[in-house]
Amino acid sequence: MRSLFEGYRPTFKPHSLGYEAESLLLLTPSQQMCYYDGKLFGGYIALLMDRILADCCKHKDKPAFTAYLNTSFNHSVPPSGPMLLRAWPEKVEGRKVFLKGSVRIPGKEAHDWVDAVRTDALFIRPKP
Ligand SMILES: CCCCCCCCCCCCCCCC(=O)SCCNC(=O)CCNC(=O)[C@H](O)C(C)(C)COP(=O)(O)OP(=O)(O)OC[C@H]1O[C@@H](n2cnc3c(N)ncnc32)[C@H](O)[C@@H]1OP(=O)(O)O
Repeated sequence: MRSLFEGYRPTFKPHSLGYEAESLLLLTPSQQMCYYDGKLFGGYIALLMDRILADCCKHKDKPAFTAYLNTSFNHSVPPSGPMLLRAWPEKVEGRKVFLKGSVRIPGKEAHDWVDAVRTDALFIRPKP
């Protein structure tokens, strides 16, 4: 299981609603899971997103459960290139934390990044 998250080292920055998280990832060959050549398996991307969203939620706070994780795959993610995972809170209502996340990949121009995947998620903190 640990190998699925090899290289995943999130950093956290304060955000008005908590913390935002970011992790730049270069997958090892065993993490480069593809069903179609050149396109990283979407289920694995969703796993990585769930992880960074959960970490974003629980940083210096109580952990929370994923209630939904709506993921849009706008562009395929090349398995051997760098990917930037991001997560940040959008709205907090009591125990409910609404978050957004994205996977950015290098664009056509140098230093240009594009959102390949976008996620809307709801995490719910346990009842006190
Ligand atoms: C391949 C190998 C892998 C190995 C392994 C990897 C491990 C390394 C990965 C690490 C990754 C970490 C990720 C951790 C995060 C999980 O993975 S958690 C596990 C997955 N999630 C679950 O199992 C959750 C299942 N659902 C539940 O338990 C319950 O529905 C919940 C989410 C706890 C909510 O229950 P509750 O606390 O009783 O809340 P409830 O009073 O029903 O609702 C509270 C409010 O939320 C709203 N709400 C509840 N659910 C929803 C929903 N789905 N949609 C919209 N609103 C909702 C309600 O309407 C209510 O709103 P208000 O009326 O207050 O406005």
